[in-house]
Formats: sequence, structure tokens, C-alpha cells
Amino acid sequence: MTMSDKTKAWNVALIQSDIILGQPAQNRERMETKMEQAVSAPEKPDVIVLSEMWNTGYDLNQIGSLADPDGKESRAWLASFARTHGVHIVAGSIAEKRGDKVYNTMLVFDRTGREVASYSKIHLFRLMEEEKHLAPGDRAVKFELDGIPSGASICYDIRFPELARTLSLNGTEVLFVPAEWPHPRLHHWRTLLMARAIENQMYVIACNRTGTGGRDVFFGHSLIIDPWGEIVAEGGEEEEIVTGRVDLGLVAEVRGRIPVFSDRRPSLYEL
Ligand SMILES: O=C(O)CCC(=O)C(=O)O
Repeated sequence: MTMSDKTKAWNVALIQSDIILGQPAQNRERMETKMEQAVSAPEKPDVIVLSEMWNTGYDLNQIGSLADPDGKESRAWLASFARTHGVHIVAGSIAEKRGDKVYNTMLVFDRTGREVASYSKIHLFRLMEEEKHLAPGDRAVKFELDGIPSGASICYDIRFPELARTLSLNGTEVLFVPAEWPHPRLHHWRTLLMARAIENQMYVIACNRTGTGGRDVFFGHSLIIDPWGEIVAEGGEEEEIVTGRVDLGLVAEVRGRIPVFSDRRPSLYEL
């Protein structure tokens, strides 16, 4: 199926799941089972979204040996799942080994199984010592699914409004945000996601993990927020598949109602 105009809607399924620290094979099996469950639902999803670093969790001390070399194994099964079930997959992010470095990389497949984007997290999170073990990506990434301009952000990236702004100024209508965001910063998570949606007048679709990893307790609360800042769906603190329907025509409507993009004064934004 192709989507030629932007008045269409997507059913979205966020796989809000726990992650077993340092166990890529078990995590893959668990993800696949939950994704099978998502595509078997009566409202079959158009897009499935996973959370951040779902293959390894933050097992940073072993990350060099656990990371998927060139993301090959993850890419193969995700592409095959997307093709088999005719579903887009914003496959959260994986620990991906490239050369002697490890990246926190988002992979995106369309419903034919074609990889349409990969994005390595550009802002590494010092509070979890990411910068000591991972290498940062070096570019922002936008892509299309069904012709809908979409953008990539991973977890901590949402604290940098410049990234979401750059993406929206370049046409992005849907921002995907896989995360491993822990307590006690639930209000930061919800407020920042809400702000990115309202200020950029775009959908924000964010999938956060649950469970514990080391000292961190992850609270779920995956969110789908519309371009007016209304919550379409929100998870609780436990594992679940969070689903919602996204009306892609709403972006143009909201952008027409309050024309912030044409009201910008970029020449005055420098001191
Ligand atoms: O910014 C935060 O509070 C959480 C960020 C985070 O956990 C991450 O980027 O992995």
C-alpha cells in the first residue's frame, strides 16, 4: 500500500518493553514476540516503534563485545519482519559496532522491508556515561514513510530544541523518539516531548522502555502527541503495547491555524 496524500492516518504501535541487560538474543526474541502480537491486533499497525538500545540495554562496560557488528543481524530480521507483515518499523535504536566504535543507532524500515534511514544519536548522555563508551553520530536525519516527512531523535536529543527545529524547518511532520528515560525525570520527559510537538507543530511519537537497568528505573510513559499538543495515547509504567491513531492531515491544519513558521524572525535570533 502507498499513501499518496497527507490526509491519511496511521495506526501506530509502540512496543513499551523491559530490556534484559546484555542479552541481545533474548531481547530480540522478546521484541519479535511483542511485534507479532502488535501485528495480530484487530487494528493492525502501519508503524511499529521500539525503544532505545533494546538489544543490549545500557551494558556499557561490555558494549564493545555485545554490539551488533554493522547492525547486520538486527537489520536482517527487522527488514524481513517489515516485509512479511507489510508494516513500517522505526526500530528504536541498537548498539551498533562500526569498525572499533560503537554507536547508538536508530534503524528505519518501510513496509517493503527497505531500510529508509539510520541515525546515530548525536548528543551522548553524560549522566549515564554514554560518552565514555559510545561514539556520537555526526548528522541529523530525516526520512519519509508513505511520503510523510519524518525525523529522528533519540532520548537525550529532545533536550536540544535546535535539532527538532532544524528537522521541522526542513519539512518534518512526525518526530520519532526512542528512549531509555528513567525516574526521577518523568516531568522532564513529558514536558519536553509536549514542547517539541507544540513549538514545531508536528506529531511526536516516543517509545520509552520499562524495568530496571543498573541503578536506573525506567518509567515507560510512551507517548503519542499531536501537533496541537494533545495526548493521543500514553503508556503506564509497566510493559504494554501503546497504540494510537495519527491523523497526518492535522499537521497542515495546525500550521495553518497559527503560522509560526512564516512568523519567525531568524535575522533577529543572533545577539
Ligand atoms: O535527559 C535525560 O534526562 C535522560 C536521557 C537519557 O536517559 C538518555 O539519553 O539515554
